[in-house]
Amino acid sequence: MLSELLVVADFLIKVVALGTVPEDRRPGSSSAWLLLIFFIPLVGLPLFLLLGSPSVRGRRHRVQQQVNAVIAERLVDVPLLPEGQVADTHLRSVLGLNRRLTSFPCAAGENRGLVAQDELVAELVAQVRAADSWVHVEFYIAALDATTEPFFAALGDAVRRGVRVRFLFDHLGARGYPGYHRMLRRLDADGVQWRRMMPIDPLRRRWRRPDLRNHRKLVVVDGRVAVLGSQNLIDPGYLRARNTRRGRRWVDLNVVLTGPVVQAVDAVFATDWFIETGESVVGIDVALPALEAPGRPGAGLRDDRDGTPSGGLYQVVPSGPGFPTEPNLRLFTALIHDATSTVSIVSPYFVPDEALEHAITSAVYRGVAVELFVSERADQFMVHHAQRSYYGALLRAGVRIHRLPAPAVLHSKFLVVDSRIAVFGSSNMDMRSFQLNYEVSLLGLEPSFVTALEERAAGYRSASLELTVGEWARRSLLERYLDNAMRLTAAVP
Ligand SMILES: O=P(O)(O)OC[C@H](O)CO
Repeated sequence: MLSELLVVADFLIKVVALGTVPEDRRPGSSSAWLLLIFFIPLVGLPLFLLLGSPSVRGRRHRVQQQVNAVIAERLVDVPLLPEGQVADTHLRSVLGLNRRLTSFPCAAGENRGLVAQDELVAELVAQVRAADSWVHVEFYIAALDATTEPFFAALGDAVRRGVRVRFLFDHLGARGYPGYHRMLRRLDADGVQWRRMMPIDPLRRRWRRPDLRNHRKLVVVDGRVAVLGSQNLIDPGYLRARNTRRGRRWVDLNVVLTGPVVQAVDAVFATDWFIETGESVVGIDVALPALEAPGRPGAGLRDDRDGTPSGGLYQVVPSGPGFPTEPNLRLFTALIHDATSTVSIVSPYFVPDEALEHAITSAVYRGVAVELFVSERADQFMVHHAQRSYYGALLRAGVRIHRLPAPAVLHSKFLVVDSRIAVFGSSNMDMRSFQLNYEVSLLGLEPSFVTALEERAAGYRSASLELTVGEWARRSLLERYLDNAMRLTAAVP
């Protein structure tokens, strides 16, 4: 009797799964979930119930929608471009895309320089020492270690001279690293206001899909200067003995910005602070007026000044589970489709969806020179193999793949198109960054910013080894098997 019941239950689960799992889900993702549920239902079904939804629900969803609505309403009359700026039709359509999906306008700003992994802490210390009123810090991974100690010391000093310091870090992102509790005690002792982002605490009914994470990395001081990029607040070896043994160090890149765009970066922090604390939308009220002015009432998205923009122009593009339209993925895809001469992609984790892969290969077929920079060996086994499974198709199309030799781990994340538009920030080009991670991307049109990124790409190129079709064809059967198998896991979100 029991076995008959199990057979009926198994049949019903599969029939129901077949007609429900694919709803609003990519076919690849649906197939991966259905395979898991059909072949190992005892594992697949609970996993699907736990991890099946890439969106946030409940309070987080409501608050994000409210904040999005506040920003949209407050900025409705702000023109697509700041006063005195113009853009061609293609560029306007991309800026409009970002604006419609995130409500964030294009703002003036100045690139004050790129900062690599070994320079970040000193840069942050200098900015915090200059703070008058407040410092906002937000990192996916934050750790108190010998490298980051001076930054924590500067935060403590700032609090003691009356500066208000707010500090956000991702709960699961940070808690696995040595010294986690020591960091919390230090923040408390120094009077820093801190919160975990996306906390998981079943005993306090804080529970959701555990791999939805806040992956942003940014610091804003007094609304005057913002620093954002790819780097976590941790030693470039990530405090792992195995990394030290192998000499593994992460290669990162961050940008220092001033001007009105800083307010947009702060609005991202303010949203996250509000979502985590329920405290009034501190920075949004502070930030929005600076973005609102100077505006032309009624301009909004109906802005059609034609030409080539001059000077510093930036647009902050938040994305993540609170933005189900995947603004970062659409931005990457749109820019690559519009490319006419060159595309440089730097992404430590590169697992594109079908649309992005087609945009990249179509660009090559249109005659665009496309290059991809990755690590020879990514630090995460599954992503390492999943991303390799795309290399064959990319190489056959004519994409040039440059691999930074191990033990370096290339962790910078940016895209440069036609030497005139860049996207820079925390977002990888993988399904996690498109669907599961809160990210902040910065579209930059300032010539000095774009050129500086191209120079960094040139540095990576000269330090990398280019992968050839012949070399790729000679990889072992085991590697090929692992690459193909791990490609399936990438489809799961
Ligand atoms: O997720 P990311 O891009 O911040 O990188 C994390 C590190 O690679 C540690 O695994």
